[in-house]
Amino acid sequence: MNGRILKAISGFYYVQCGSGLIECRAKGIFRKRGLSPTVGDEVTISVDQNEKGVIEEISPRKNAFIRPPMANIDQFIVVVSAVSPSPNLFVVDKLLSIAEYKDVEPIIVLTKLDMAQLPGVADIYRQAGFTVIEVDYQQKAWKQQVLDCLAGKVSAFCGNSGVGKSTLLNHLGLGLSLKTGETSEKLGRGRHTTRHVELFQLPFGGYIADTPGFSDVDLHRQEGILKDQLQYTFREIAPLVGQCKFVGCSHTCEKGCAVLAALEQGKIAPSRHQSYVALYQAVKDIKDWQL
Ligand SMILES: Nc1nc2c(ncn2[C@@H]2O[C@H](COP(=O)(O)OP(=O)(O)OP(=O)(O)O)[C@@H](O)[C@H]2O)c(=O)[nH]1
Ligand SMILES: [Zn+2]
Repeated sequence: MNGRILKAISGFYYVQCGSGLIECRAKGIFRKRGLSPTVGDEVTISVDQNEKGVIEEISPRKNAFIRPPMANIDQFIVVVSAVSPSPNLFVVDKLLSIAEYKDVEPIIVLTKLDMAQLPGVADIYRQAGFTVIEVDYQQKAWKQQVLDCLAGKVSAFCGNSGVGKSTLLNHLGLGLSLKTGETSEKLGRGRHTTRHVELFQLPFGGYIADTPGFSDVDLHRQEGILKDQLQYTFREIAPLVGQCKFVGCSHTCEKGCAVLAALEQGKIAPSRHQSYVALYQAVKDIKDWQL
């Protein structure tokens, strides 16, 4: 039988097959290969007469993350609030860069627009080629847009504590709730301790990951993105690669740089380029052998 792992707890994997959830162990061979089943994995299982399931095979993954441990994520719902906390576009751009690298489609959702304006932010990201949804809880239009994005996909919510992730999910009326990011902070364990991730199936197809993760971890280091790869993880920079005067142009200060020219012409937003430069400085000293 084939199914998807929805949660993993102390060596047991809960695999959804059709409408049933089957408790499974993993075959020993996975450990030998250094591969462990992860929430989000599509797996083949066998079930014995005592209804005990065994994971026999893990299908090739589209992507995988270590913290939080998850595989096959289709989308990040990147929630950005107008105030409290005020938006940090560098954090957003880091998430978008990782998303691009891992073949995850980011959807940007702007919240708390009733409390303050976010001038220009929606335009910055639409111009760069992203879907931006502006939430207004007094109106209805946003809701169908979000539901359409979620349908049939595996989505994970991202964004710092307090941006409004739980509120957004509550307003969707799906009967789902997110774990909050505050608990571990209150306990003083830091926000990035390993925690248990769970996928919830949506009534119209697709899944939502219940994880407060994917916020502000140093994912570039974790994922080992190198300086030459970084340019491809910025959607509006990638098509210009190869058009600069010098081979190996870093797009930070060189003469004849096609990216800097696009920046000057207003085709690339200054904040996006600043994020690229800051990330470039952060990853430029990482070498293959350090990973
Ligand atoms: N006025 C207004 N308040 C909002 C909006 N969205 C969220 N809030 C409020 O902002 C606060 C934080 O929202 P949450 O939904 O708990 O934020 P969260 O991102 O889930 O936070 P963590 O669980 O800590 O990760 C709550 O008091 C919400 O009522 C909005 O669009 N407008
Ligand atoms: Zn360049």
